[in-house]
Amino acid sequence: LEKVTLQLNGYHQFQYAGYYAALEQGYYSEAGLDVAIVEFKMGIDPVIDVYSGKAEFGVSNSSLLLARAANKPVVALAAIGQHSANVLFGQPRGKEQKEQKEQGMQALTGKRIMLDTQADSVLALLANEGMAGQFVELTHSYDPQDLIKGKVDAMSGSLLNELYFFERAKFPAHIYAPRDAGIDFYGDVLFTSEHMVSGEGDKVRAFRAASLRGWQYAMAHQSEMVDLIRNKYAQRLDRDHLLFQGRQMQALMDLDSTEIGNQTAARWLAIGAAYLGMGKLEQVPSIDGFIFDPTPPPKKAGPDYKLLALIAAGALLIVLFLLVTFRLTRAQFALRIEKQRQEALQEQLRANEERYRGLFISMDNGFALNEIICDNDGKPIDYRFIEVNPAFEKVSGMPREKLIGKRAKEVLQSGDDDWLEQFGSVALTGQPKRYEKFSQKTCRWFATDSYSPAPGKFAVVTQEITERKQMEIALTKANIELRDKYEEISRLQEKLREQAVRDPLTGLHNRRYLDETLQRELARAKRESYTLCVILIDLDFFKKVNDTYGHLAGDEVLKAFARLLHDHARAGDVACRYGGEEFMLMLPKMPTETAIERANVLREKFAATKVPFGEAEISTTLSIGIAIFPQHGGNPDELTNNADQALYVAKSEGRNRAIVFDPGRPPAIHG
Ligand SMILES: Nc1nc2c(ncn2[C@@H]2O[C@H](COP(=O)(O)OP(=O)(O)OP(=O)(O)O)[C@@H](O)[C@H]2O)c(=O)[nH]1
Repeated sequence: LEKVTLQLNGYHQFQYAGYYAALEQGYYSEAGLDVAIVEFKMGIDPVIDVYSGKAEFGVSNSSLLLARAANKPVVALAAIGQHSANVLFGQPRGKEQKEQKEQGMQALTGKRIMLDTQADSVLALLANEGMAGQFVELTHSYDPQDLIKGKVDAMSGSLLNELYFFERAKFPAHIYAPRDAGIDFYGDVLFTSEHMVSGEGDKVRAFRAASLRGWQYAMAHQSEMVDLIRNKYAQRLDRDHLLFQGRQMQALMDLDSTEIGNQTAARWLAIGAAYLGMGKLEQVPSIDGFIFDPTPPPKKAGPDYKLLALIAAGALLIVLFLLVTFRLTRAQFALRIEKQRQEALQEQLRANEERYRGLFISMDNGFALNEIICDNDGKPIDYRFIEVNPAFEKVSGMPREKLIGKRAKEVLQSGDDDWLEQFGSVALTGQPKRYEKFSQKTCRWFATDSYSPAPGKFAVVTQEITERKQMEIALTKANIELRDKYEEISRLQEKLREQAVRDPLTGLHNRRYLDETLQRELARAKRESYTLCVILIDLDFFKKVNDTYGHLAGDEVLKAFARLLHDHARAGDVACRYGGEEFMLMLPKMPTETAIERANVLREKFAATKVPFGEAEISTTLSIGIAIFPQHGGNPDELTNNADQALYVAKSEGRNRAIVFDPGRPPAIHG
C-alpha cells in the first residue's frame, strides 16, 4: 500500500464522514492506498501543504479558486459540498418584520455584525447587497450566545454548527443565506496538486474514486458514521450534533439531484465572478486545468497476447459493437468537454461584458456609437445613434431615449455640418480622428476622438475641455502681450543705444562712438596694412557767430556743417562731432593726397555756404588738421593729438586752411 495524506481544513466531524468511511470500508486499501486523515491544527493551511508536497490531498472550499488565480498549482478533484454552509444569522424577526420581506439585508444597516473573514460567500452577499461598510464590524467570538443574548445583531456562522446551537436553544435566528441572493459557492472541495495530477494521475483517480465511494457509503449509513467518528476520531461533538450535521450535509450535497463530487466550469466561473465583485480578484481566472478530469487516459496497448488471441477468436460483431460504443462515448465525452468549454467561455464573456458595461456607464467621457447615413452617391448626409452612455447624455443635454435610433439632424438641430464631414470620413475611411471644437449652442469646448469599429459605423468619445481651452486662450493672449512688450523694449533699447552714440543737435555720431570706432579701425588697418586718415575740423571764429547772431544761430551753422559733412561722406567714412564746434572725419584706406583734396573740397564748400538765419545769412570758414596712420602715429591718442597739432598750425597760420601734420613745422607765433 502506498502512504498518502489527506489534510482536512477542520476538526474531525461529520463534514469529513466520506473519508472515514472510505478508510473503514477498505475502499482506500482496495485502491492500493494507505491514507492518513490529518485533522486541522492552528497554523496549518491545507492549500500550502498540498502544493508544497507535504500532503498529497486536501480539503478546502471555494477559496481554492483564489489560490489558483494566484498561480498556486492546485487542482479541484471533487466538490463534496455543492453549496457553502456559511450564512449570516440575524436576530429573530417579529411578525411585522417578516411581512416587510423586501427590506432584506438593509435592516442590518448600522447594526453590529460579527464576521468570520474566511466566510467568503457571506462577504460576497454583503458586497452584493451594497452593505459593505454600512454596519459596525466586530471581531468574531464564535460564541452563539452572543447572538442569543443580543450582544450582537448578526454573526456569520455555519448551517452545520451554529444553527445546531440556535435550534437547541430554541432561538429562531433569522438566516440570510447567500444562496437566496444567487451567490452559490461550493462548500468542501477535495483537491490535490498539479504535480500529483501530471505525475501520478492513476493514484489521484483511484483516491478520488475511493473517496466518492466512501461518501456514498457515509450518506447511506449516517448513524453508523456518527458512532465511527465518536469512537475513532473525536468526541468534541455529541451524537445529536453529529446526526444534525449528517442531515445538513445531505441537503448541502444535493444528494437527490447531483452526483457526489460533481463540479462544473460554469459554477466555478460564477464563483470567480462573485470574487471579482468583492474585489478579491482582478479578473475571472482561466479554469483550464483547474477542474480535474476523472476520465482515465486511453491505455497504451500492451502486448497482451492472451487477450489478443481471445479477441481474435471473438466474433467480429462484438468488435464492431465495441468500436461503435467507443466512438459514441468519445463523441459524448468530446461533446461534454465542448459544452463545458462553451459554458466557461460564455460565463467569461458575460463577466467581461459586465465589467465593460460598468466602465461604459461610469466613465466621465461621453461615448456614442453611431451609424453613418449616406445619399445615393455615397456622400454622408446624416448619422444615427446606436448607443450612448450617461456621460454622453449629460454632454449632449439629451436623454438616451430621445437619441437611440434617431438621426442626428432630427434630434440635435445644431446645423453643424462640420461634424458630419468629420464623422463621415472616419466611418468611411476607418481612419481615427481627433479634433477640438467650440459649440456655439452650449458655449463650451469639446475634444472628440472618433474611430470606426466597423465599416459605416463610428464611435465618438467626447470630453469637455472648456476650462483647458480658456486657459490656452488666456495663455496665448498673455504670450502675444508679452511678445509686444518685449519688442517695444527691444526698440527702446536700440533707440537708447543709438542715442548714446549720437549727437542730438547734428545727428552725427558723438565722440564716444568715435573713440570706440577709431580704436577698432586702427586695429584693422594695422592687421590689413592700410592707411587711416584722421581729419580734425574746427569752425573759425565761431564764438563770434554766437556773439553776433545768438546761440540758436550758432546751432544752425553747426547743423549746416554737419549736413555738408554727412553728404560728402562715402561708405566706410566715419564723421562725428568731436565736441563744441569741432568735428572729426576718419577715412580708412585713403592716400594722403586724396585726403588733403577731400579736406579742401569740404573747406571750400563750407566757405561758400550761407546759412540763413532770420534776415541774416551767416558764413564762416574751417581750419583742418590732418594726421595719417602709420606715418603720424600708431595709436588713437597719438593720431588725434597730431591732427590737433596740425589744426593748431592751421589756426595759427591764418585759418581757413588744411594742414597735414609735420613734426618739424611749429605753429606760427602770431595768432
Ligand atoms: N551755438 C553753439 N555754440 C557752441 C556750441 N558748442 C560750443 N559753442 C561755442 O563755440 C565757441 C567756441 O569758441 P572758441 O573756442 O573761442 O573758438 P572760436 O571762436 O571758434 O575761435 P577759433 O577757434 O580760434 O577760430 C564758444 O563760444 C562756445 O560757446 C553749441 O553747441 N552751439
